[in-house]
Amino acid sequence: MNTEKNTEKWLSWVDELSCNDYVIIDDFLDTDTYLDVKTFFLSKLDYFAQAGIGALDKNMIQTEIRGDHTFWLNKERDTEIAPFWDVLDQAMYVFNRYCFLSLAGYEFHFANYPPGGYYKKHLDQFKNRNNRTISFIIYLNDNWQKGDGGELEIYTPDNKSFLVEPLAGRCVLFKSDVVPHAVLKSYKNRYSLTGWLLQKPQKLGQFLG
Ligand SMILES: O=C(O)CCC(=O)C(=O)O
Ligand SMILES: [Fe+2]
Repeated sequence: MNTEKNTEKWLSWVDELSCNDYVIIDDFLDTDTYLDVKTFFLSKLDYFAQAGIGALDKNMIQTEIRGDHTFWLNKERDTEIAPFWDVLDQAMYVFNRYCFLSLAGYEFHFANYPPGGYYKKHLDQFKNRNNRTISFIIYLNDNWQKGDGGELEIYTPDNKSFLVEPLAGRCVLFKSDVVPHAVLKSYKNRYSLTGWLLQKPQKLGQFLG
């Protein structure tokens, strides 16, 4: 990995994220890393579980709010996607070094929205648990086409919104506390790798939803 070149790229993405509260990056992963992630995703599809909402005791399954199935990842266990964890470690380094954030870790899951699945407008920070700082999504839909649905709708501060197509290799980063967003109804299986860069305390996500 050419670290210096990657740091430069990260700095420009971070710049855009600070100005707009979000940044969209196409072809975020190199081809080999994307394939590792996608292959691992497909190998785990049988183990996905219905996702919940909220934190701690409020972690209830409410399919009228979100209809995705998730599989929580673990850096130590899931070495099949080691190059992806390396990318994340570099992101953490840049955020902490240049943005004066004190990120302590991250939590990631695979998600599948089956046909009919969606996620209503929400913020990623929970009321009683506010350590999610940067939301981080990578889409894994190799043949996504208009009409397949499942676009990410991002709301701007003036309460307008725009749609982001969940195209393979596209990455979306946004500030977890200020960017309301929704997933429109998907008409096909919609695959993603979704996570959050965290301030302390970390690694509670798999218990919390
Ligand atoms: O997959 C997406 O585009 C967004 C998912 C999301 O909002 C979430 O999991 O909190
Ligand atoms: Fe979200």
